[in-house]
Amino acid sequence: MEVLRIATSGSVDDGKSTLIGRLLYDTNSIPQDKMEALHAASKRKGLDFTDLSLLTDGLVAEREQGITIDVAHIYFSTPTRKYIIADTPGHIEYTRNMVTGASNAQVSLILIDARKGIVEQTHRHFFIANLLRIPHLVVCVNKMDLVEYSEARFNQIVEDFQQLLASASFKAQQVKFIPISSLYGENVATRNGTINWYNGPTLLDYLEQIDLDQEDSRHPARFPIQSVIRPRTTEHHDFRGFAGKVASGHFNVGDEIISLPSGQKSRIKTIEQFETQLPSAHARESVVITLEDEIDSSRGNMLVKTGSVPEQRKEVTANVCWMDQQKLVAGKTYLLQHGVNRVKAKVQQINFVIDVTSNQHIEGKNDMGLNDIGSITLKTAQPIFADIYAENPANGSFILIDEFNNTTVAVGTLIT
Ligand SMILES: Nc1nc2c(ncn2[C@@H]2O[C@H](COP(=O)(O)OP(=O)(O)OP(=O)(O)O)[C@@H](O)[C@H]2O)c(=O)[nH]1
Repeated sequence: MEVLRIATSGSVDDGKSTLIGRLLYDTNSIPQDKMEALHAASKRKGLDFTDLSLLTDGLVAEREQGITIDVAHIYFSTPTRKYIIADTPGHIEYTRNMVTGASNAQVSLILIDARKGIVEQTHRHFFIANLLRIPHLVVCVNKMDLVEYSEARFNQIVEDFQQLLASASFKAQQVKFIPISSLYGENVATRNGTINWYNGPTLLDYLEQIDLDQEDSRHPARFPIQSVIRPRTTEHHDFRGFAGKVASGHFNVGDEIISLPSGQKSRIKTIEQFETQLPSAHARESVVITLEDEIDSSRGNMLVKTGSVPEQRKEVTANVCWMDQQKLVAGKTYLLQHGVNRVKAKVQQINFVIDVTSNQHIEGKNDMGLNDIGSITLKTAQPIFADIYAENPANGSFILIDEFNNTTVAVGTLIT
């Protein structure tokens, strides 16, 4: 079953936890024992209703103190698809968590309190969705019950948000605005008729119909080799397969491929998954590919289709989000991990740092601190087979690792 990844982040009290709790509740995703814990925790808080916001990070005790700290992943499913929600706090000091949570999301869910409208954290969340080019944006205007379900108020927020959209460098393929009340469950997974001027889908209906295949078909085919499977038994003595996960696009049996970096060509003979022969492999599927010719490929190499070969780059400009307490300093060398490949990379220069709330570029900086986002130029010791992030996010991102203590210090998206 296809998985839809959603990233959400919000301001304190805009109702994110209640919304997620509501989604889980209305899709019958809450086990009985959790439901009981929820009733009990709500009672302890002196509430006369079950507070669905207590559910989301599983650690009810932590929730009772009213804080959300890291990226919480919430899972639920419907008969149509599985969902993973990455939930992050929206404060500026959690920018790195927002970036991590949103890094592989297909949908960015932005929550706005109908009474407050667009606030600083809406800007920040939108900036990150835009930076990471998340293709689908869903803006939920929550707490509609507290503005008497006013259509005029909703329209005003939509208009304000359209201005933000107009200023953005990347145009999301789809932007949807939905008026909701998480507390009363209106337009989350069901509708109870209080917002009768809204004829669009509920949040869940909208998520259910997002077409993921359409996106994948736009991206070039990339298959990073994770391991080479050599014959283990005599009956499979001529079997030599390349195991990995399709990063983007799709491959068909019979496709002509090139192996990078060697440049050797061959054709796909078989595609297998759990000993089943498949006619094709699509993005995010883990498969074993065998080729018609014996070619010399190993872990870290990449199979691509002829006609859409990524450039081999040794100098890259990228946007990075700095995640370490120790500052990024120009001139320092890190390990750049792209897919399964690790190469040494030296920071040539910091081009500018971006103010994530106002979107202003600040030039002339010599270092970047924790949670800073900026543009840097790197030189790598060996070439990488990466795509420009805007053209192919799955093969256009990387992480930087401190080679001495092995911590991830940045995530990056390739610009040139
Ligand atoms: N009236 C009304 N209240 C809501 C609605 N959604 C959430 N609330 C209330 O708003 C308050 C904050 O909701 P939460 O879900 O905890 O907000 P949050 O954004 O997750 O906040 P953090 O947990 O601090 O991140 C709670 O008292 C909720 O009951 C809504 O649609 N209508």
